Amino acid sequence: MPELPKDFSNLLAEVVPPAEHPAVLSSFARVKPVTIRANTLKASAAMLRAELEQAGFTPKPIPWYGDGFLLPAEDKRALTETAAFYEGRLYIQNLSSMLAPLALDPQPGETVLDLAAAPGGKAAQIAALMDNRGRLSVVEAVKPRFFRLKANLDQQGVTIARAFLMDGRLVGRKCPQMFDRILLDAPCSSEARFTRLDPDSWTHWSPRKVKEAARKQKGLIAAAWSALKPGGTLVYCTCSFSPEENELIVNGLLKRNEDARIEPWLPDIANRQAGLSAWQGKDLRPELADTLRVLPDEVMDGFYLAKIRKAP
Ligand SMILES: C[S@@+](CC[C@H](N)C(=O)[O-])C[C@H]1O[C@@H](n2cnc3c(N)ncnc32)[C@H](O)[C@@H]1O
Repeated sequence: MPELPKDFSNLLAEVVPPAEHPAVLSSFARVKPVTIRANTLKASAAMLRAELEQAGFTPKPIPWYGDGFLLPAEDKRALTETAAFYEGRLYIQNLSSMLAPLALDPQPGETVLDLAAAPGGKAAQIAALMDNRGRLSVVEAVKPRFFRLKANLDQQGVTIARAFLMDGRLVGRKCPQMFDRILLDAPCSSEARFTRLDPDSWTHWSPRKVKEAARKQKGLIAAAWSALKPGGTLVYCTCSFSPEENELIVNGLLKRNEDARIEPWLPDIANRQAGLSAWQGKDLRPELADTLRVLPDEVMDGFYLAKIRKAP
């Protein structure tokens, strides 16, 4: 099996605690089970479970999230051929990705923004958590992905979304202090998607790409902060391991904005790690330890998440 890129292995050795390192490394060589989310805009979790069992599947509930289920990897294709899939009652989504809308905790009636939204798994989950009540703006900068986002939201029965094809970095100026909650699931170097089963998964990666991603993330998080109402909540997340794309981006936001406060958010999962509060000999803000790193395991992908509140 091909080895992970050397620079990436070195990065993992620096950010993952030694005790977890072997398990994290082995996660990159695994076929992971398929995980799905019941789309409660169309069916309750109990209804979806019964429908899938009737069709011969054995969905296993996820202990920390009532709408999530796990099935064997070999069921993936058959799942995509079910009526539940075609009619939008289930959405195939990694468990790590389901965490971000849960951390955002959007409420029915609120005004919410998803600033980098395609293909729309998290936006659809946000709409479901809002019970299709309130306002959800979704922004995507890449045209084909924008159309896929719109099609996915339609298929999932989302009726509260307005979609904008634009660069999210312009949103702060266009909509100052407009949103109660903002999700920034930032475009990133996607290191969590690496798998040794498919070396193509890292062909576009390099330390230079990490720097480029970080530059864009800095612009996006500044725009998100301007667009957030006082008292509002921002969730920043990536599927990367590099601190340059994670803690350093949030550290910069905290330094530039005295009204930004980290809000600890601890999901009930075993594979979580505190965010880093120092990197390569440089101290970062200590409260970054209250942000969340999800270590990849036999089911979940690696993930980083920070929940940040704007002072009222
Ligand atoms: C990590 S993906 C989002 C995944 C999505 N939240 C989901 O759960 O389905 C990041 C998205 O940001 C988009 N993007 C890249 N640059 C952008 C920009 N300047 N403004 C808005 N979106 C951007 C990418 O095309 C990509 O679709």
